[in-house]
Amino acid sequence: MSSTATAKKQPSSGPVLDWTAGHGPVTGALSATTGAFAIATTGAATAMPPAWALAVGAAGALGHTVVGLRVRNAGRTLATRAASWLVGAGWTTWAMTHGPLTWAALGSLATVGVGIGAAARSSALFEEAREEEAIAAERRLVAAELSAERRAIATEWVDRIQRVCSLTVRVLGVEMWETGTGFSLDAELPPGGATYAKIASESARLSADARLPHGCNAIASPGIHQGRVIIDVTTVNVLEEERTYPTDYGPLSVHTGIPWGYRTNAENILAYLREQCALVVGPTGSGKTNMVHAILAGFARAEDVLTWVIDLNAGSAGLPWVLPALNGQIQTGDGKPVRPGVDWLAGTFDEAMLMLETAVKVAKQRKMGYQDLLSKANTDLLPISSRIPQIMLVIDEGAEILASADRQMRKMAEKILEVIRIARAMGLRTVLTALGATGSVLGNLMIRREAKVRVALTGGETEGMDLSKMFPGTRGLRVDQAPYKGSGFMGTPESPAALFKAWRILPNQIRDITAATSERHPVLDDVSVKAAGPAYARRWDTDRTAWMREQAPGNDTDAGGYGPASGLKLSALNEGVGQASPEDEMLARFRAEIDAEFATAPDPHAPTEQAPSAAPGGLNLSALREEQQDNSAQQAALALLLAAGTDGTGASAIARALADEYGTTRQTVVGWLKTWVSDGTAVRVGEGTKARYVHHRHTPGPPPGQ
Ligand SMILES: Nc1ncnc2c1ncn2[C@@H]1O[C@H](COP(=O)(O)OP(=O)(O)OP(=O)(O)O)[C@@H](O)[C@H]1O
Repeated sequence: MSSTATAKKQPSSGPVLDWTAGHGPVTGALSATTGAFAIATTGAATAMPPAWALAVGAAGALGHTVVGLRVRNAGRTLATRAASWLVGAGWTTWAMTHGPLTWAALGSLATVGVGIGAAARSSALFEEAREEEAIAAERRLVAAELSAERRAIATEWVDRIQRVCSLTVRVLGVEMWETGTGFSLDAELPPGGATYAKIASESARLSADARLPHGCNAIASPGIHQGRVIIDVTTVNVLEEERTYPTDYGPLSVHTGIPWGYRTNAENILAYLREQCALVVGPTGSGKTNMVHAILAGFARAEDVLTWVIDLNAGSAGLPWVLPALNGQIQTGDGKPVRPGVDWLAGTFDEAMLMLETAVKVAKQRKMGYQDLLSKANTDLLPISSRIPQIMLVIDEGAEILASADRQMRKMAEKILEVIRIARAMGLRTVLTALGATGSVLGNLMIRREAKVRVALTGGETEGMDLSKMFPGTRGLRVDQAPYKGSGFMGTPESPAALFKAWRILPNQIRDITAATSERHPVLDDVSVKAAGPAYARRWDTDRTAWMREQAPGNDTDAGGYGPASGLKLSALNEGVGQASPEDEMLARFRAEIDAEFATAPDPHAPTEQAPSAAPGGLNLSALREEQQDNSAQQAALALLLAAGTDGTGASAIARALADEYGTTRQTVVGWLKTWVSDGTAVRVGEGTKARYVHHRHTPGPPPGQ
């Protein structure tokens, strides 16, 4: 109803003549002939003067020609279209005079239609060919200019190599880098046994002769066969500038490589770690910590990697990936709690040993548990995926652990080497960092064989930087080529050692990546979870993460920039227990008391020498290990107290609820309740058998003593 009304209201605008409307040869001809036929029949019926048809045809021809000129149609196309209009108009005029409904009129109209179609088709083909030719001509022009530039470069470098190396090479190709930061020459060496090495050894002189800017160089490497050489020439120094970690935090995979930084040609360099371990050497101040963060960022982005970090230097490498999540400072888009950016962080000797022992157990269990899968896939290499993730163990200053003479450290070193030795096929690999490329690290056969992804961050440091040991067989690498923080050399089995730089990554990016990747992290496969047991399942328990609180910002740490520590939100990780930070704080206080007691007592598990990791004032986890069971029961009791709301609950009810799982007695619960009343966590209501305990959150007003 309303649409009819609207249609009625619209003023009649008559036939719309769209001169730009597109037509193919068939639709064009059809449109022309049916249009002409319609005009002729209506014209004849209404006794329209035939000259009108001619006038319309002339206007049509003119209209199409004007539009055609505007869109730069070929003259031939313009002529075809104008002729179509005029022929159509001629026929219409004739048919209106002689009657359109005669065999002669209809036959000639059909002929006109076919004619217009054929002409349109031929003009369309011509138009297409003309366009293609124009594009090709443009390309030829660009190519000619480019090849003129390439020819000039080739001639210049043939002369230069002759001058500096006394070799007459023939340049077969010049490839300009897409990044615009240099080019590569592919050249044939002269007959007589010249090798690429002769040019490689003159890299510095060639760079000087070419007047390359500082930080740029000409590096020769083997060509397609021994008589050919590739010379990469950088003309823009990308190592000098600071580039931040790319903000595309899209998913990655261990199979397709993890970007660790960029080359002098500004291209990403990828680390392929499915089978390889890695060694990152960087003296203090070279940008090693930053590089570790860039590495952790890549692992966090991967859909098939779980990262376990050992950092005995108070966990500073891993903390920025854990604290913002545990402190509840970041959230996913839909407000869910964020999983830490690393899957396990060990900052103490005991926790690190636990992690390494777990890694060995997981590797062994995977070997047995996945026999079927391996035989079905006809491989001895466990198919890593998001369902069976690779475990990347990042051990900061791990190389120093390997080189240590300390008895405890030697124990740990053995475990690290065991993981490296047994776990390649089962998807556990390590990234070790080192302050220096010491002989004792690189002298280790296992490291030499398994850790072929290597990074030497120089940052201008020359001390302890033996590049020939880090990258044996590679010539022409000099520390002074990479004087910038975060820059150095990187070599992998896929990409020979050469200059590179790590991206600068700032704490806010770490937080962003942690949030962006939270739901992407895989979970440990069942086979591994079973092998890992409680050591893994309880890795975020309050007592095991208490040391992190000690290191939290606000307690004067270098983890820097993460806001005030507001208590770890471990409840997000211990799903089901449902505790919030006040409880955690209380538990920490409780454990601090135990620690104060135990720290003075001889610890049967304690190292003979204090491990460098043991943070002063940190919890004595060895002593606490035996309390683990009690602590879990106590957490559960607290959860029950909280759940009881304003009604509160009693010691007997709590003990009954815990008896099956923990075997907790009423007497123990009474002890806890007393402590909680005295520290303000709970309030006692009523007397005697009516006595109940209410969590302070459910009592009106502030808790006593506050
Ligand atoms: N990739 C990089 N690009 C630019 N600047 C960087 C880069 N990496 C590090 N830096 C600069 O170098 C400084 C030191 O970096 P970082 O803390 O990572 O070094 P480090 O080798 O771990 O030193 P330390 O052992 O003293 O902590 C940073 O504060 C930053 O200013």
